[in-house]
Amino acid sequence: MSNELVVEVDSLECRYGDFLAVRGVSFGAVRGECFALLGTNGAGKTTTLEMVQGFRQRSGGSVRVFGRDPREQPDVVRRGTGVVLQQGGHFGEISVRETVNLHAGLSSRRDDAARVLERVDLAHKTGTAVQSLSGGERRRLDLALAMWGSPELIILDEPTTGLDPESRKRMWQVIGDLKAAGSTVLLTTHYLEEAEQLADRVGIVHEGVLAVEGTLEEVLASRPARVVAEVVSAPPGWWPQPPAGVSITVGDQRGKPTGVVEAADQQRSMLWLVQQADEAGVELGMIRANPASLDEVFHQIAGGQA
Ligand SMILES: Nc1ncnc2c1ncn2[C@@H]1O[C@H](COP(=O)(O)OP(=O)(O)OP(=O)(O)O)[C@@H](O)[C@H]1O
Repeated sequence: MSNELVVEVDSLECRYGDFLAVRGVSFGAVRGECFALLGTNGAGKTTTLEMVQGFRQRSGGSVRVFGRDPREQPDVVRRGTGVVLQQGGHFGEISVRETVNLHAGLSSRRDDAARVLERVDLAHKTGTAVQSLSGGERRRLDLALAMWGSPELIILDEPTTGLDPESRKRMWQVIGDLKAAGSTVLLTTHYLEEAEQLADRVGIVHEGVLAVEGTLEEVLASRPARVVAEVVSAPPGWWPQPPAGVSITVGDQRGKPTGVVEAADQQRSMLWLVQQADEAGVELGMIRANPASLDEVFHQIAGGQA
């Protein structure tokens, strides 16, 4: 992966009438990297992707794709970009092969129809009318068109929605191969495991604001890690008073008094708890350390607790 920024988004805003749907979103994606935008319905992901493609007028901020403004040089940006929209539009009556040929005729990139259809596992459907494809097969056709000619940038708006788990995994493989071959991938998804599989960097958008952005490790480290400790023997009601930045919740798990200690720093939480127990002569049983999961980070942000 090089450090060359293929997509640069800075303080991006989009207003629909009085409603500010995207509020100062900034992120970047370098060559060969996958950046995943996550967020609840209506968070502003599609609007952001539309502004990146130059389809939608922005109300503020800047976008650069291949160093160009997609509103000022749409041809340059479109030549190097393949797109899977949330709802792909196809002519239903024509066949898969004709659809690919039509797309090939409109694209400045060159590729081989058989190779591309084989890659998305549609080689056996070339003569089938698009309207007779299943939802998942249509999604794969969308990907075939987006990957045509191995574009520098591939924008995928919920590419695997409606796919069965097996097809989704195959789609991930194709996207992973495109990345490995040097394409930059910009993705939105509601499947957190998809982001975990594919994304080098993730951003979680909530109500138009990019609440957190970074590598998966950075995003997970942005939330408190959790240390769960069971008490084997202790004076009744023993639990120490936590210092600033550390919280403790006392409960009961499998009939044993249990404390859940949360702090940004997992090591600090554990060290503090063990020291407190040691000084008080308390015997601790099982101690587990759980870093925050993407699921927890997402729900904290989506639930407005972040
Ligand atoms: N053309 C439009 N006119 C007015 N409001 C719009 C328009 N398009 C989107 N919005 C609003 O802007 C907000 C962001 O929409 P957007 O489609 O970008 O969200 P999203 O994060 O992609 O959601 P989803 O996950 O449901 O696809 C929503 O509140 C939506 O209702």
